[in-house]
Amino acid sequence: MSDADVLLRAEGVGKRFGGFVALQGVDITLRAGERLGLIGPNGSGKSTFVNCISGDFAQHDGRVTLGGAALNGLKPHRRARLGLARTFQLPQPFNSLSVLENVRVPLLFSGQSGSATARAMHCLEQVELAAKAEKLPRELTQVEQRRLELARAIALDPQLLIADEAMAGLSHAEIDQILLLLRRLNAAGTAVIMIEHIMRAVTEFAERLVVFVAGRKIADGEPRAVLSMPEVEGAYLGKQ
Ligand SMILES: Nc1ncnc2c1ncn2[C@@H]1O[C@H](COP(=O)(O)OP(=O)(O)OP(=O)(O)O)[C@@H](O)[C@H]1O
Repeated sequence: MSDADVLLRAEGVGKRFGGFVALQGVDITLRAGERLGLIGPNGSGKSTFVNCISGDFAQHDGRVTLGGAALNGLKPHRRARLGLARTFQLPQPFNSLSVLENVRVPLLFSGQSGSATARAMHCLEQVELAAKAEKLPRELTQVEQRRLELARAIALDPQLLIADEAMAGLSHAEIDQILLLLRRLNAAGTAVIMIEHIMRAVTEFAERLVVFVAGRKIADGEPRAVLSMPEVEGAYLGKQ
């Protein structure tokens, strides 16, 4: 991959909690518009990696760039302005604000106050929540709350969206709704890293798979090839 095609470059990313090594020596390069699936057993370091990339963990080993700009040391909102967005495993809306206000907040913080309402409505339309704009988050169903989390993440029109278990706990049909939204975002040019335990969703969506086991990247490549690697079958799928 030439430098001009690279959107995200993570080199030697690692994180310790006290003496415990949660993540070590992870190199991942993503090109603009790519769809990457990140899988691995519980506790293998997927969310830790996301938190290092998003700036939610301020201190970590290694180097991260987005579109050539160094991210190390930048707070999450600065990374968001550079084009990086993430969703959380548990949606984190402002509970006392309406659905619309929830999407306006990131826009106001980024200085886009003039057009914030129109842009927020556009995001709600993208996730098919415009009709619920005046509701409170608690009045939404679980899948609608996931869609609101996505709308908040895409408010700043990111180049990269990291979706951390955006489909956990959803029904088959609801998973399809989220997959459709992610595909539409991707078709409009947003690269997506999907962290997911639901293998059907990952294999349908991702054009490339990365596998973490015990804080290390053990595979990176075309999904079918990766899933048939003995070390992936053994470590991740529990086959010996
Ligand atoms: N803030 C923290 N303090 C201490 N240990 C942590 C912290 N965050 C994560 N860990 C540990 O780091 C390891 C990796 O956790 P992480 O949440 O990144 O895994 P994961 O692959 O995202 O798991 P899951 O699929 O269950 O979400 C785990 O052993 C976890 O207990």
